[in-house]
Amino acid sequence: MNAVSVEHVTKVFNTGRADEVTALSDVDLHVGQGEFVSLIGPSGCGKSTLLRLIADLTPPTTGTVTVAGGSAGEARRRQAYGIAFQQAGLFEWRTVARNVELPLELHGAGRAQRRSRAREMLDLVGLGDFAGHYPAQLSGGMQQRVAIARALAVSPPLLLMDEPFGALDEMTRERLQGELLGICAATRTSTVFVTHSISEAVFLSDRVVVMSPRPGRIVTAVDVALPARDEAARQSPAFFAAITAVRQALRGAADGANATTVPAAAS
Ligand SMILES: Nc1ncnc2c1ncn2[C@@H]1O[C@H](COP(=O)(O)OP(=O)(O)OP(=O)(O)O)[C@@H](O)[C@H]1O
Repeated sequence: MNAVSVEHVTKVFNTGRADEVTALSDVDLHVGQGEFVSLIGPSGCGKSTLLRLIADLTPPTTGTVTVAGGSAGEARRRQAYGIAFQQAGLFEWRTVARNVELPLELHGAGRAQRRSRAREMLDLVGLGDFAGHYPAQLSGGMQQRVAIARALAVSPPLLLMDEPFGALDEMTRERLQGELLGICAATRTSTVFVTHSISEAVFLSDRVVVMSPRPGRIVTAVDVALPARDEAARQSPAFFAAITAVRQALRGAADGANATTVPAAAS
């Protein structure tokens, strides 16, 4: 059973109005259990929309979205996934720790368990000393790390992440990339990850899915086979080869020539 199956999905906003926008056109995406898939493509090509469809935050116009064998709505109600989006989306009136505890509360975890898990997750993202602070007292990047801690708190089988590291400095970003991979590998979490960074997509992913300019279509998928995901991997020939493949696919998509020159991967 796939973690995510998106089949023949089209998404049109503002149907029938002057400002009608076709954000996605006939998109198919399958994410296997434990697979890490990145979505990459030009601004406005529908990456966030695709993630929001999987999260059941917006319905498809046509086509179907299946998450863990059920509908996207069922998965949302069961909290079968964790989300970390571009905007941290923290509750301003809750402390950092109580923000991280929120999904645990919704899962019915007891107070002591919530506290220790929140502490563990905040240590992981380097914010152990800020548990009692309020979001407004943190920088944008720190708020984003709280959102990541919150997304990971219940060890969800599926993670949906929309540029979660975009606001972070390069060193923090690389450290959290490593942490995220470690968590995903240890827990066999499946991940759909949106990024604008080719190198980030390649370092993190089993597969990088390249989308065309709007209306977003999946142009191709580049399989990334790195021997390991460590610092040495960032210097390896396989890493640079995958970066080149993704870059060429993006260029081809932008030129509108890609659909015929780069075959779409089967998945
Ligand atoms: N709620 C909405 N109502 C109307 N149009 C929308 C809505 N959400 C997204 N769109 C449009 O759908 C298209 C795709 O937007 P989306 O945010 O998914 O792109 P993206 O690839 O994530 O962009 P970026 O890389 O800039 O974040 C854009 O043209 C956008 O204006």
